[in-house]
Amino acid sequence: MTHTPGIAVTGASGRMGQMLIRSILDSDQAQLVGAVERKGHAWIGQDVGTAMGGKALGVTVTDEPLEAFATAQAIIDFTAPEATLEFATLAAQARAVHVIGTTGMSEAQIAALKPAARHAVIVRAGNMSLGVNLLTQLTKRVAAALDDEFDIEIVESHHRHKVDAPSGTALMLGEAAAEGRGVRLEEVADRGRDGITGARQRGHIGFAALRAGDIVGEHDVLFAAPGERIVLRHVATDRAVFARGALRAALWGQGKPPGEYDMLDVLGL
Ligand SMILES: NC(=O)c1ccc[n+]([C@@H]2O[C@H](COP(=O)([O-])OP(=O)(O)OC[C@H]3O[C@@H](n4cnc5c(N)ncnc54)[C@H](O)[C@@H]3O)[C@@H](O)[C@H]2O)c1
Ligand SMILES: O=C(O)C1=N[C@H](C(=O)O)CCC1
Repeated sequence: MTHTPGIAVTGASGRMGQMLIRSILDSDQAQLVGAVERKGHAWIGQDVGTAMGGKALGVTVTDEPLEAFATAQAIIDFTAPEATLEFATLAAQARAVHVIGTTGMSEAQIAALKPAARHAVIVRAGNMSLGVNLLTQLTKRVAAALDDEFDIEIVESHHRHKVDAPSGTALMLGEAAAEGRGVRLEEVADRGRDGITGARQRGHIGFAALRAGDIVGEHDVLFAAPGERIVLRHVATDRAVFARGALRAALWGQGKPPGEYDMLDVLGL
């Protein structure tokens, strides 16, 4: 008999939460066993399928994460940093794979995931799409091939509701560029220019963030020198690419040793 992993989705009513639920329902490799929302949310106590405007799925939205995690082999979590820290502890207690798509986590919050990763698999990435993860590898390679005569700038655009900047993806691309160049991102990052900033510093990696309308997610990595420019670009037009990646990570993590992983591990890049 084959066992289909049960998956609980946190932030079930969110843009990504609903996309993840649809991806799980479309898959024959996983089943939805839990749906979590924050306390006081209008969906608590409702069937998640009917709350989404479709047919009942037999899964009630709860604000008690441990209840939803109890029968799950994986938790897919695209919520907010504080919530994700709480879910990491509970997912580890349930020995479930915790797939974290939440962005905007501070260094201290990322470090606070370590105890949970001693007991369970955590897969975390600021972008779960195949295209962006491939782009990080290309960025690293181009940065390694060019010297600092080429200025590196990362420009990202997202919808008007996004609360963190630079995006998780922009930071992944910045890390990849810094790694290719053999420098530490925190020492060379320019994360916002305003006013009399002075001329650009050689070797720095700049970030610029646009927020407008319903843009799903667009990222340019610009390498610019006098006389020529290279632009590496990823454009997401459908959140399904993130959901597919997250589901793949949840399945990949089954039976892996506890620890912290990213999408490069999952995709074998
Ligand atoms: N890694 C990726 O590939 C990727 C892709 C898209 C979005 N994201 C990130 O995912 C996160 C969510 O994005 P979104 O557009 O779906 O946002 P959203 O605001 O639409 O959804 C977030 C959901 O989380 C819920 N939530 C917040 N705190 C909670 C708690 N304590 N318990 C349960 N639920 C809680 C909210 O009620 C909301 O429904 C953001 O950090 C975003 O940057 C990552
Ligand atoms: O919509 C969002 O929010 C997204 N967040 C991720 C990021 O911060 O890079 C991935 C793209 C969409």
